[in-house]
Amino acid sequence: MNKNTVWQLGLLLLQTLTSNGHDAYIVGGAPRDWLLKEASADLDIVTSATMGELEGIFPGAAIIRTNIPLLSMMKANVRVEISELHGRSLAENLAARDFTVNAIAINARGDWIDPFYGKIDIEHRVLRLVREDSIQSDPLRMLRAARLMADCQFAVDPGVAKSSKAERQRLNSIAAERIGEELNRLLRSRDAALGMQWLGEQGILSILCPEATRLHKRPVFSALNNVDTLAEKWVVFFYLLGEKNVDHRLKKWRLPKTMAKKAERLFFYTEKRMEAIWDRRRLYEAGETVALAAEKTAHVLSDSVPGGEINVRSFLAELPIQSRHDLAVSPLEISAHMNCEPGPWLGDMLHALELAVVDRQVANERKALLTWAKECFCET
Ligand SMILES: Nc1ccn([C@@H]2O[C@H](COP(=O)(O)OP(=O)(O)OP(=O)(O)O)[C@@H](O)[C@H]2O)c(=O)n1
Repeated sequence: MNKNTVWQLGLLLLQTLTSNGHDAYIVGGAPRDWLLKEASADLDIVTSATMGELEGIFPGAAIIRTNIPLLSMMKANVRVEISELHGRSLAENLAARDFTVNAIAINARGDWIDPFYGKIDIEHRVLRLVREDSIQSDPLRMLRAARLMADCQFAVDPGVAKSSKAERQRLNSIAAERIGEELNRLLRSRDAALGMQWLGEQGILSILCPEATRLHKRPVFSALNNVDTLAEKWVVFFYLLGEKNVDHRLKKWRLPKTMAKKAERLFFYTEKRMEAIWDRRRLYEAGETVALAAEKTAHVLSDSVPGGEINVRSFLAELPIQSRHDLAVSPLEISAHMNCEPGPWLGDMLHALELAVVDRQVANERKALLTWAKECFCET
């Protein structure tokens, strides 16, 4: 989103609120991003208005009642979230935030309110805590620090590192879902390797993934920046940390199901690829997309695995079939030939047929397949 659009929209919303008699300020990431000359995807506003009053001013917007109620709406493709000051002053609100660069506000006249000198810290690209106990009051902020480093090239002030290191055990006490979401954001960021390396150096990763304590040396995360998709990044992350129980971790951190499934599958094939080159059956079961991704992640993770995209493609092209649809018989033909109603057995039979064709035990020809299926059916 164009940064001027976000800005104009923000000021317009502040004017709407002030013309209704309420104090209102843009806070959070948008002022920081403006100073960094970056576009913001969302806009956070705090106001003296109550949720009831906001509903009257912005009819149709949704009120989200989490621990802090929020009015949420999309305006010009920008996610706008408005929360109440709850009788607190703006200064109190800003003092409760994480880093000085995130504790800057703008009022309806466009004046900057910057009690913690966040603008100077933005100029110097340094992350500094608003208060000494900022991390203690919300340990997730140590992961946010890593993400801001990775996304905006901030260096961290020694206070952030000291406090993160000292408070790292507290990560065990926060909702696993929040950790998953923040790690996901970090992996998506511009320089995920930098942020992850910092977390490793503070001893934070071994709290998140206890398997990492068994590693002989600290992992080097540069491989994270050499893969593309989020699932690939998760695979590299888990592999470097020696985490085997990927499925359990992804579930625990409540990562989006589709992405988690992709990462789990890719992890399986990457591990297999690290152990040995593809065989026909494994390649077929992985399918083109996963096989190519696993080839890439395995190569990125180990110099001893040559990047063999071309080999994978030609090996795939040599397979007698690429999917179940390529079998020269249909499921109905098989069940008619067996004289048996379709049922779960048919799925198993099709799978057995696919593998037999891939392993070249039987030719992909209608008659041969039906004969093979019948023999197999009679045996079981
Ligand atoms: N654990 C947290 C989470 C958020 N915040 C405050 O809430 C703001 C909004 O948080 P979020 O929506 O997560 O946005 P940012 O992390 O700032 O980043 P972006 O705007 O790029 O999403 C932050 O800027 C910060 O002031 C905080 O102090 N502590």
